[in-house]
Amino acid sequence: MTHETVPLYGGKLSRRVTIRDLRTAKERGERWPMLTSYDMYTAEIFDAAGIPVLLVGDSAGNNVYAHADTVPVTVEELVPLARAVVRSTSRALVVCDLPFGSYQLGPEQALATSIRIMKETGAQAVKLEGGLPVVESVHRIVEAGVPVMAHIGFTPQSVNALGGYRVQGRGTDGDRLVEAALALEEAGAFAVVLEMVTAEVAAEVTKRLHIPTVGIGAGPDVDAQVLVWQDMAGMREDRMPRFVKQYGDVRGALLTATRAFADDVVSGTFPAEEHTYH
Ligand SMILES: Nc1nc(=O)c2c([nH]1)NC[C@@H]1CN(c3ccc(C(=O)N[C@@H](CCC(=O)O)C(=O)O)cc3)CN21
Ligand SMILES: CC(C)C(=O)C(=O)O
Repeated sequence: MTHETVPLYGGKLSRRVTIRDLRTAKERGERWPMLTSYDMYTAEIFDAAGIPVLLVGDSAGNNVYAHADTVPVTVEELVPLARAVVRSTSRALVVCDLPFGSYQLGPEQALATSIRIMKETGAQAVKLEGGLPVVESVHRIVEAGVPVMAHIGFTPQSVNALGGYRVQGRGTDGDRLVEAALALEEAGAFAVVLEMVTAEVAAEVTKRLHIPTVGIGAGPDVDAQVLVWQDMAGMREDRMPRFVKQYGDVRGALLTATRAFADDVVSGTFPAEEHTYH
C-alpha cells in the first residue's frame, strides 16, 4: 500500500489512516483532530468530515450508559459500540478503550483483552490508561501486533484514587509525567493522550517524544486534540470542564425538533396527507 504525502486532515487520503501516517504527520508538524464516537451516525459524520482518528472511549460510561463515570464500563458494553463505529467508517483509524478492570491484572490480561477487542470489533488500535505501572503491558500488546495509544495525566478510571477531576503535572509531578511518556514511547505506544495536564508539561512531553501527543485539557502545544463529541457539539447541558469548547448546539436542535413534532401530534397537524397511505 502506498503512503501518499497528503495531509491527515483535509487531504485526499482515500484509505484508512494508519499509525504510520500519524508518525509522519508529527514529522511534518501537522496538528490533527480526534473525537470520540459510540454509534453509527456520529461515526459516519465524523468520518465524512475527515476526522483521522476516532475513539470508542470508555467515556461511554457517562455519555451513553448513564453511569456517573467510566469505572463501571465493561468490555461487553464497549465491543458492540466499537463494532458499529468500525462498520460506519472507511477512513478513520478507530481506537477502542480497554475498560477499567480489563487490563489492570497485568500483561497477560492486558494482551488477552486487546486481542479480544481487535478480533471482535475490527478496531485498528486499543487505548489504556496509566504510566510506569502499565509499561510492561503496553510492550506485550505491541509485540503481539496490536497498536497501543497510551493515556497519562488525569486518568478517569483512577478518579477515586486521584481524589476527583484534578489537573495533573504540577510541580515535581511534571517530571513523573515526562518519565512515564518516554517509557511508554520506548515500550512501543504509537501515541499518548495527555489529559488535564499543565500546558508547560504537555509542551515538554511533545518536544521529547517522536510519537504524537493528543491533548485534552493539555494546552495548545501538543500534536493533536481530542474531545468527547457530546461536549464538542453541545449535546449535553451540565457544567463543562474548562478544556471544552462547544462548537454546536445539537441539544438545542434536537429539543426544537422534538417539541415541533410533539406539538404537531397534539394539534393533529402531523401526519398530513403526504405522510398517509390509502
Ligand atoms: N463528556 C465527557 N467529557 C470528558 O471530557 C470526559 C468524560 N465525559 N468522561 C470521561 C472523562 C472524565 N473527564 C472529566 C470529567 C470532569 C472534569 C471536570 O469536572 N473538570 C472541571 C473541574 C476541575 C477541577 O475541579 O479542578 C474543570 O473545570 O475542568 C474533567 C474531566 C474527561 N472525560
Ligand atoms: C476523553 C478521552 C481521551 C477518553 O479517554 C475517553 O473518551 O474515554
